[in-house]
Amino acid sequence: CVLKASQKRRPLSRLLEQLLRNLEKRDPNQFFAWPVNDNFAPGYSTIIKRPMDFSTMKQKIDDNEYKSLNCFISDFKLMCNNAMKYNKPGTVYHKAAKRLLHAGLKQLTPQKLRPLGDILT
Ligand SMILES: CC(=O)c1cc(-c2ccccn2)c2ncccn12
Repeated sequence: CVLKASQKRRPLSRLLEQLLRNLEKRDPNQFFAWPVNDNFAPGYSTIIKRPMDFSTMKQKIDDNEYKSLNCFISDFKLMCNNAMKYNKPGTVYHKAAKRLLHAGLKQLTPQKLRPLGDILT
């Protein structure tokens, strides 16, 4: 039988796409949807050496660049920590990043992920 395109994807890719969709729901304002633009954020590219955003993470999934769940989680943390580094505490972006990081990591605990079985081993 011919598998649908989605079923052809590697199991890890399909899992990461699902996790990414759930993380994106925690960013309703889409502050983290696209790379931060220096025009909106003066000096961003000199302060933040390794930018990261959800669209880049999606592309990395599609390019099979994530070899493990931990690499995916590291990029998620990097994205949030960049925002907490560049934006001063109290700003809308700093607060959004802190909330996103905590909400996201709760979704990525072993207890939440265990049901997904040996895909992660
Ligand atoms: C995530 C982040 O640091 C961010 C996103 C944005 C952003 C996100 C969407 C549209 C416009 N700007 C932003 N603007 C100024 C300073 C920081 N930011």
